[in-house]
This record gives sequence, C-alpha cells and structure tokens, in this order.
Amino acid sequence: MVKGTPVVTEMLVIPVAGRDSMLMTLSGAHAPFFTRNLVIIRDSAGHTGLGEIHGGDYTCQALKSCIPLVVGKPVGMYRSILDDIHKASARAPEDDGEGIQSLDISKLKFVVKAEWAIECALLDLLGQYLDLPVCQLLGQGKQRSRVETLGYLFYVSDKVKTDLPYLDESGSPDPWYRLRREEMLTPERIVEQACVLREKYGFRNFKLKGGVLDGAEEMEAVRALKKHFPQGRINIDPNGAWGLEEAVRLCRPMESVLTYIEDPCGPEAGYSSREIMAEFKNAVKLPVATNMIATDWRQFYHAAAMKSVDIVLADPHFWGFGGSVRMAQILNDWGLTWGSHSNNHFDITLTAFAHTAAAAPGNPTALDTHWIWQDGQNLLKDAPQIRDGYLEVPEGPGLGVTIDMEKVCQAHKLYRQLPYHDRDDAMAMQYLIPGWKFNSKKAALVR
Ligand SMILES: O=C([O-])C(=O)C[C@H](O)[C@@H](O)C(=O)[O-]
Ligand SMILES: [Mg+2]
Repeated sequence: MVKGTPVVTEMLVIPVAGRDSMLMTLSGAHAPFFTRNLVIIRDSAGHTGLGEIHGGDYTCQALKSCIPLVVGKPVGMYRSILDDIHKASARAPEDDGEGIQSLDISKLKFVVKAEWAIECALLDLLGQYLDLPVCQLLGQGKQRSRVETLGYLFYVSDKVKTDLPYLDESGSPDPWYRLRREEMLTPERIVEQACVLREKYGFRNFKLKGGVLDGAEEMEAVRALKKHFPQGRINIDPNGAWGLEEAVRLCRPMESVLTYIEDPCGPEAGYSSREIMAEFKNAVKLPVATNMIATDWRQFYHAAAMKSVDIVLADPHFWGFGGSVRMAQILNDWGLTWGSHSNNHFDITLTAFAHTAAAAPGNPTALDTHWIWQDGQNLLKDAPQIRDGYLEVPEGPGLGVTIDMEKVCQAHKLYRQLPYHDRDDAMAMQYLIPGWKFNSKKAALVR
C-alpha cells in the first residue's frame, strides 16, 4: 500500500481570455476582452485540481515561477507548499504598497496573490483524495449548500462609439444575453437591467457599480431600484470616488433606501481611507462595506481598530481560501459581516466562490460575482448554477466540477491573439472622452 497523500506530478499555468461588455467603473470602461490565469495540477492518483486567478503577464510569471515548489510535493502538504511560496516570493520593486485604496487598476495585480490559484487547485486535489467537497476542508466546514448572491449592476456605455470588437448578442434568444451588451446609462435602464436579471437568476439583492456619473444621478438610479424592488437589498459602490463631505451629503438621505454602502470615500487631505471611512461611519447610519481599505491582515488591523468597516468583502483571490474563511470566522465572532468582492472571471472562480462562501459561518452578505456578464463562456462541463438568487455549491469531492479542455484551448487561443494581456480601462474610455485619464476622485464620465 502506498503511504501518504498523492504527489503532484504536473502543474500547468494556462493564460486565457474571455469577452466582456463595455462596463463602466471609476477606472474607466472595460475592454472587449478580459484575461485570467488558470492553474491545472495533476497528481499521482490521477486526479486533476483546478484554480483560476486574475490575468496578466505579472501574475502568469509569478505562477510559473512557483512550479518547482509544487511539483513532486504531497498534496496533503499544501499548507507548507504555500508557505514555501510566500517565503520565496519577493515583492515587486514597483509595488508601493498603496494597494487599491484608490482603485488604480494597475495596482490590482499586487493585491491579488497568484499562489491562491495554487491553493485552490491543491484543495481540489485534497478534497478528491478525501472524498470531501472543498467547503468541508475550510474553517468549520460546510455551513450551507447554496449561497445567496447579488445582481451586480453596471452602467454600460455604447460600444458603437468605439471600433473595438465588443460582442453583439442581439440575436440571442436569451433576454439577458441580448440586454447585457447594450448601452444602459439611465435609472430606467438600470431598473430594466435588474428586472431582467431577477427574471433569469432570481436575485433579490442588487449592487450598482458607481463612480461613473455624478453621485446625485447615481442615487436616482438607487431610488428607482428601491421603488421597483421595495423588499430588495440595494447597495452602491463608487469605489471611494466621493469626498467625505459629498459622501455624507449623498448618503444621509438614503439611510432608509440603501441596505449598506460600499467604499463611499477614499483617502483625502492627508488622512488614509481607513480614517476617512471611520469619520463617514460616525456621520451616516449605514453599514459600510469594503474591498479597498482592508485587503490584507495589516490593513484589517487598522480598519478594525478604527471601526472603519462593518462588512469585509474578503475576496479569496486577495486573501487566500483559508484566509478568506478565517476572516469570515473572525467577523462572525465580532458581530461583523463577511462577503466577497469579484472581478471578471470564468466558472472555476465561480465554483471557488461557492465553496468559500459555503464555509463562511454566520450570516454573510450576498456574494458579488461578475459571472452574469460572462455566463455562457464556460470552461467547465458542469458550471454551478445561480437559481432563485442563490449560487448552488457542487456536492462532489474537491471543487466538484470537471474542466472542458476544448474550451480552455479556445480561451487560450483567444488570449494569444490579444495585443494586450493586462487590464487597461483607460483604453476604451478614451473613445468616449479623448485623452481621458484615471482620477480617483472623479467619476469616470464627469470630466
Ligand atoms: O466591488 C468592487 O469594488 C469591484 O468589483 C471593483 C472592480 O474593479 C470592478 O468594478 C471591476 O472589475 O470592474
Ligand atoms: Mg467594491
């Protein structure tokens, strides 16, 4: 009998690309393509483990440099494997440690930690060896079999104003697929977006991505949403675009409309965003969420000490899968709330979110996911479904899903055809406003 857990025999790093709409954020406009990096690890038991993380050459190289630290190691030693990777990975010289306090998208790659895709693939393998789903290996084990999820609403610009190859789905029989590629910039169109999403996925919670129009105009859309969905939990996230005084002015009248507010303000006048958000919380009676001011344990120490946030959106791609669930346990013990942030992703990340959220104790806030904008571009043969507003957690061992290598090859081919691999939201934006430049204090379309 062979002793110990199976041994890693191969680790592949495969960069892939997918299609996106012209989604608007404080950082500009999403380009027609987004990129991700996949990790596929095989072991001596013949199992395949999967991981997915943000795209770009920096993250791809970081993953490739980890291969010698992973291959040949027993799957059960995954914590030591990750520890070796942390100890070996030097901080990039251009990382100033500022994180994404101001949503400078070029800094996202330093907040994301490549090795969490490896953690995911190793957990997938360990789960298959133990015949247990990944959520049983995290924290206090499985807490739920489906995870409440929110409808992530975006303002969408008119792709026809560019000559970029955005997808057109006007011929699709699916009303959501048709709508998601169209221009949507008014409160009426945002409500229409929410209605079509509610019909397809059953969402009861909505989050509007702000930082695009003037704050007062965005609040009009929030009011319209609440009017249409009086029982709905509505949140807006301007990614810190508003000044403190402006955020208080905009949010005070919304105390009975918004369920919570996400990153209303950022650093200003020599004060860090953690200090400014603490002042905001003193002034406005709304729970405050963040994925910008507490993205690692050191930032969280200061955010918690200052009581700057109530809801930490601990994206496992920033915090690790074990780390995100550790955060969920701490928040639950302290009477605070866990949730997760997301960026554009494929269905491997969707599955990983499902397991992480399934292991979060207490009462997490509805999960963010960009998947609805990508739905249909599956890399799995059996992507988890969002039904009745809940993401279903696969029950099979490991992640409980099967990779479709043909689809992966197509997504890799698309990646190789791209002139760029890193996210650049200024590029498409410059078609709308010539010479447009990112400004962390100015909504994208206010120039
Ligand atoms: O909750 C958030 O802050 C995000 O989802 C930030 C991201 O940058 C999102 O807006 C995106 O990827 O466009
Ligand atoms: Mg956010």
